[in-house]
Amino acid sequence: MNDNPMKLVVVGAGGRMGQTLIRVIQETDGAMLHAAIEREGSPFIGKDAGELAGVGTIGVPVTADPLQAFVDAEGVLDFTSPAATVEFAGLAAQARIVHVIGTTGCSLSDDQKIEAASRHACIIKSGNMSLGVNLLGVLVEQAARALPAENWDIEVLEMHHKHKVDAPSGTALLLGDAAARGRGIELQANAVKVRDGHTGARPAGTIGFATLRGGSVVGDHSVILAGEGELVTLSHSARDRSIFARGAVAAALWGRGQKPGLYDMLDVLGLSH
Ligand SMILES: NC(=O)C1=CN([C@@H]2O[C@H](COP(=O)(O)OP(=O)(O)OC[C@H]3O[C@@H](n4cnc5c(N)ncnc54)[C@H](OP(=O)(O)O)[C@@H]3O)[C@@H](O)[C@H]2O)C=CC1
Ligand SMILES: O=C(O)C1=N[C@H](C(=O)O)C[C@H](O)C1
Repeated sequence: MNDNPMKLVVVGAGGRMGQTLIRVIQETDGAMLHAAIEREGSPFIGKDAGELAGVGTIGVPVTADPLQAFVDAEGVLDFTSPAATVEFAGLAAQARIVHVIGTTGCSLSDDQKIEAASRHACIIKSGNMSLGVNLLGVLVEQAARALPAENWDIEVLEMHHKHKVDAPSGTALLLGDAAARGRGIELQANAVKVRDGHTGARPAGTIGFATLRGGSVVGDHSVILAGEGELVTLSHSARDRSIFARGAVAAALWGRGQKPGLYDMLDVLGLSH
């Protein structure tokens, strides 16, 4: 048991989630901001991380040197891009520190590299770090198990702000995966992510995805189970990015005592399947 506050590095410190993470770390007993990282050439380099996040001066300047930052740190919170996350996974593994990954849109090859890094350090990766969405995933799995695939079609609908660059969202895929698990099938082989033109009738047993983008929506997700003459809809609406940041900080604190390996938020929250 370590009573000292956990020393955390925020990478992508100037981003929407980076700034939220800095604010949440400042509010969390048992966690402290050790370093804040942005890419080389970023206009945020040299700025105080607290000022950047709107919580006043905290004496931690933003730098572009993750290697140096990781040396004395205990964990890294990473909501950046797939390429950056793969690089940070290698560095965090070398430093043997906890790596919390919220980045979405990773390819199969990115995920294989992240899994390789998890042989040396504890990695917690999830398409959504909030308690509400992870509970929703458990409910979706139960509903998909209970409702027969011959008569019940599953569609995952999501909406996010206009700046989001990946689709379907990491959360939509997490929920699709939960539905597939409930049905005892592989999501990859049964997902329909695009429909356009004369598509033909809906193949039974598939899991469909629909993506909306616009405005400043933080993240809305619905899983619709459509039967003959009735619909069951399970939904989550994120109103504030701090729900993801609080989950990420909780994951880092949980990871402090764990063996190397690849974990998700269900492990952190004790909702594991
Ligand atoms: N799992 C979850 O619960 C959640 C996941 N996300 C995911 O987190 C990711 C980030 O989202 P968001 O904060 O909205 O995006 P932003 O674009 O606002 O932030 C990303 C930040 O990372 C920086 N960055 C990119 N590459 C590097 C690098 N090599 N070194 C240092 N910094 C880097 C970017 O800098 P620059 O602008 O210069 O490229 C930017 O400041 C997305 O994948 C999103 O889907 C978001 C919310 C919740
Ligand atoms: O990019 C975002 O903003 C979000 N990304 C995550 C996702 O892809 O699901 C989580 C959240 O919905 C916000």
